[in-house]
Amino acid sequence: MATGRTHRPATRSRGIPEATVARLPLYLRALTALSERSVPTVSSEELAAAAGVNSAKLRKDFSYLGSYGTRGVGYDVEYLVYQISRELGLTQDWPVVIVGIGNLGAALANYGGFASRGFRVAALIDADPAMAGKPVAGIPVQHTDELEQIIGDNGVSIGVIATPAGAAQQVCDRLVAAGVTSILNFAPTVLTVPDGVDVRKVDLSIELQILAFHEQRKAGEETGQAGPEAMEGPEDTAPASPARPTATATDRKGPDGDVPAVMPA
Ligand SMILES: NC(=O)c1ccc[n+]([C@@H]2O[C@H](COP(=O)([O-])OP(=O)(O)OC[C@H]3O[C@@H](n4cnc5c(N)ncnc54)[C@H](O)[C@@H]3O)[C@@H](O)[C@H]2O)c1
Repeated sequence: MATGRTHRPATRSRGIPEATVARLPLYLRALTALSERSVPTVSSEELAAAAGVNSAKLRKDFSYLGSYGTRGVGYDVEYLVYQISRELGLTQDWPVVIVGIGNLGAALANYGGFASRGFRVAALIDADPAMAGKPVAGIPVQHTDELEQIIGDNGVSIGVIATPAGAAQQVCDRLVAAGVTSILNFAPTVLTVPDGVDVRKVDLSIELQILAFHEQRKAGEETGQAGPEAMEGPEDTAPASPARPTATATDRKGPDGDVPAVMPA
């Protein structure tokens, strides 16, 4: 399971269930697309379809925001964008550091979607002295010796780890000691963090493995052959059969499911 760890209560954040929090970025993405097309209002059904969420669940989610829409008119797109952005803390600038500027770190640094969502890449950090000073995405890479200084100077609370797995815990420990309280971990390892530090883990290979599982099942259905779970005992089936593949990429799965994969599309 591609879960990271969070030491925060996993059910509610300021009265909003974590499963709702995890769906807010989906609504925001759909609403932003509507806003870009200057669509003024949207019905719960339309928005739910665009976000890939059940419309009753959407209405319930929005009720936590105090947003009920207007009967016959729907929801005001701009206002909902503002409300959700505010709820997610996106109305303020979040400086992030990326540690490990190899293939993945460089790709993340070059990804324009962070900045457009309020996440400014404040620094790129790597342990390789040969990389120090080299620009990636227009930002000079800094050596890990400077990590604590960089975190302090930039008031960074969010760190992205894209180092090899073997280095990730040590990088995590340094980030946390320097004041980082949220970590997005791409390294294929489980990180241990103290209370008050949130870790989200992204593992695309686990997503692929889950898709492979479903492909295998589909192939079995087409040929009329039993899937692996039917061939083996119920206790020793291979992957834990996930009803929703994307829900496994998060450590914040709430009781009512529909939690998105961590990576923004
Ligand atoms: N989550 C995913 O879906 C996904 C996808 C691809 C790769 N990965 C993982 O991301 C990580 C990076 O992959 P990559 O292909 O970019 O590897 P890479 O070898 O190209 O880059 C790793 C970088 O980390 C740096 N590094 C090593 N130790 C460090 C330390 N202690 N502090 C700071 N920097 C350090 C290296 O100098 C190098 O530049 C790996 O753990 C890989 O398994 C995850």
